[in-house]
Amino acid sequence: MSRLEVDSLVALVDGNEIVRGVSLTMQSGDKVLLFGPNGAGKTTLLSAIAGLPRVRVASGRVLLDGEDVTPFPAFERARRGIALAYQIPPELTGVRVSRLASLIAERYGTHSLLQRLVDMLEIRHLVERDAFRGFSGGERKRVEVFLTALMKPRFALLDEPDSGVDVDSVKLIARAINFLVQDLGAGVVVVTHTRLLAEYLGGGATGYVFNSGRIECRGDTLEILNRLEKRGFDGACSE
Ligand SMILES: Nc1ncnc2c1ncn2[C@@H]1O[C@H](COP(=O)(O)OP(=O)(O)OP(=O)(O)O)[C@@H](O)[C@H]1O
Repeated sequence: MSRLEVDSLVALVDGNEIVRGVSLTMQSGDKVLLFGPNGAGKTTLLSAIAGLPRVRVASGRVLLDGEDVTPFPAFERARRGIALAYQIPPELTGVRVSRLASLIAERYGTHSLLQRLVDMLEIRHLVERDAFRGFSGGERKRVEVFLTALMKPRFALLDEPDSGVDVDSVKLIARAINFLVQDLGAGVVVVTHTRLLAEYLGGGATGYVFNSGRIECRGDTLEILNRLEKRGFDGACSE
């Protein structure tokens, strides 16, 4: 059983305080859904947890199984099991998806998962293409979730894996996320703006409302979504 603790995290981008004191704790098998308005700082929070260099942690810590990983760069955190799937993955000309997948499978010892994930996400037709080059929005997301799952992370941070994705593909992505949690024992943090993915991810997920750099409340995901849809973000946390 692994544990990820975010302790009073304050994070800056270009000197601007975007994440303003966030604490959350989760374990293997936990599903956390993060809801928040555009510009709230969700991507910045995930980037700070993953250790991306564009975000500077001003105070607070990220602990993985009790070890303070805040001083470690992103690749070191990834090696230890914190994987981030980008909101908009970069195009890699000349690098095929299959090549990236082999490198990841080699490093993380996950060759046995490769074909299963390709089938699960229905991306057979994409693996011999340059990674993300000319991919549609939905194809991008499926391949990004594929590469993230192939790292067999202890904690996967998924930034809007359903954005711009058609309903059938949301189902495939949800299936892969549920596989990550149930079969691989990962904890997942999923940023989303929509109900469909939350429903496919099923019960047992905890919803967080994140606004202006802070967690405002948490609770049963579907109850939070009901309040959000009725009252918007300003009323989502009042009873
Ligand atoms: N270099 C920068 N200088 C100033 N502000 C920045 C900089 N980079 C990002 N921001 C701001 O930080 C805020 C948080 O951005 P972030 O991408 O984390 O939000 P988000 O909650 O993920 O939004 P969305 O739902 O639209 O993806 C935004 O208001 C953004 O404009």
